Amino acid sequence: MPVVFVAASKLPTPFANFTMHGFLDEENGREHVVLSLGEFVDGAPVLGRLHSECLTGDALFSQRCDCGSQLEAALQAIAREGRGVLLYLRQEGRGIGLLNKIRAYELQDGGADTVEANERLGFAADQRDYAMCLPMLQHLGVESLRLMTNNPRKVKALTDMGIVVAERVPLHTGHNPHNKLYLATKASKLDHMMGNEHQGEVDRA
Ligand SMILES: Nc1nc2c(ncn2[C@@H]2O[C@H](COP(=O)(O)OP(=O)(O)OP(=O)(O)O)[C@@H](O)[C@H]2O)c(=O)[nH]1
Ligand SMILES: [Zn+2]
Repeated sequence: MPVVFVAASKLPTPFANFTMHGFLDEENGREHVVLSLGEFVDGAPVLGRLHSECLTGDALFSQRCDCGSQLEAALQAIAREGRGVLLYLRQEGRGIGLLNKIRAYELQDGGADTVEANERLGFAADQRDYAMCLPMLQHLGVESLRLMTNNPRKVKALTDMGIVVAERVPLHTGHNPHNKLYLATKASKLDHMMGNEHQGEVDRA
């Protein structure tokens, strides 16, 4: 897949001074970003996260989901470790785009859950694919990850493309009264591991 590296720059944040690497998927024009910290040449598993774009949660403080809190917790964890990668993937709304996500939210306001809303709009429950991650990780020299996620599909996608997932680190944070049903549906219908299967260092509950 033609995902090409375009440019890299410094990205100072409140958590750490990251390096930002920009990539272009020439097939669909999507622009993806990696924030990296530290060196990976020793080949040891790298603390990492595949974060799917959520404009509402990541930038607009939405409490309908847990994305903003997960983004912050992942960057903090990488900063604490002094080494890691966060892939910020431009597949908003589990791949249906921002405007369709707002359509789905409208249906959820009327009583549908997150999966039913997608299906009523003619989409699969989760339309994401993670193929763009391989060229991005290869560019950075990352072959093995300690992956911060509750989503088994991300572990499988990486493993299937030959990236070693040495450990899954749960990322339980950002729970609030507004996203209770959303999180419960992820667990019951999308196989997310929301319990205490493993007490990782990013667990907040
Ligand atoms: N279609 C749709 N997308 C949503 C909804 N709520 C959040 N999203 C999108 O879902 C994506 C995040 O996926 P999640 O299923 O919350 O979590 P995940 O990234 O798969 O799993 P973790 O790694 O554990 O966070 C982002 O792209 C959000 O924009 C919703 O109700 N409908
Ligand atoms: Zn979100």
